[in-house]
Amino acid sequence: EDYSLTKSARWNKNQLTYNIGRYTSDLPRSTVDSLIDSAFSAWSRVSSLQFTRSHSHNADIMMEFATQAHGDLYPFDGPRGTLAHAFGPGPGIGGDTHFDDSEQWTSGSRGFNLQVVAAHEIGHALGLRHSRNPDALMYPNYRPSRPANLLSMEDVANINALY
Ligand SMILES: CNC(=O)[C@@H](NC(=O)[C@H](CC(C)C)CN(O)C=O)C(C)(C)C
Ligand SMILES: [Zn+2]
Repeated sequence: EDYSLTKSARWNKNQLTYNIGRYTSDLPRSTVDSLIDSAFSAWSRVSSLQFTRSHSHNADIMMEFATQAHGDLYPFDGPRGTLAHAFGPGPGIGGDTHFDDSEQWTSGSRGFNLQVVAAHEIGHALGLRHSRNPDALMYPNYRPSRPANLLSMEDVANINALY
């Protein structure tokens, strides 16, 4: 889902910071860090956007793993079902991204691949909505067999139409 809470469909800057709060126990922290860094790189590679990791609590995009009710209006639903959600650009919770830790997060093809899901959520955190094209990263259904290059031409066009 993309709970864009703010009118502004985009950030008013191209340099964004992100931080990672609570981790999952499914993967080593260093693996989570590198998968999320790779997800950000997929977007910075094809746009003018730049992302830097910050360890402060007021990073633009705060990412964390959570289960069930976790402090926002959108409690998670246990295994499968919704895998994650992100808030559209804006202050405070704007841009924040939550992963359902009832899922089995992986760096491979079993369970749900964290890099693929993170890249989709980052799309929302940047202001993108869903695509009806099944080949697009912003398609609403998880697709395990995504190629190495996560973004489709449509995703690239959409992010460059926005920034
Ligand atoms: C396996 N389960 C699914 O495919 C579910 N889809 C998701 O959890 C979306 C994230 C995927 C695309 C990474 C939710 N979303 O849009 C977040 O921004 C359902 C289609 C069941 C809702
Ligand atoms: Zn989505």
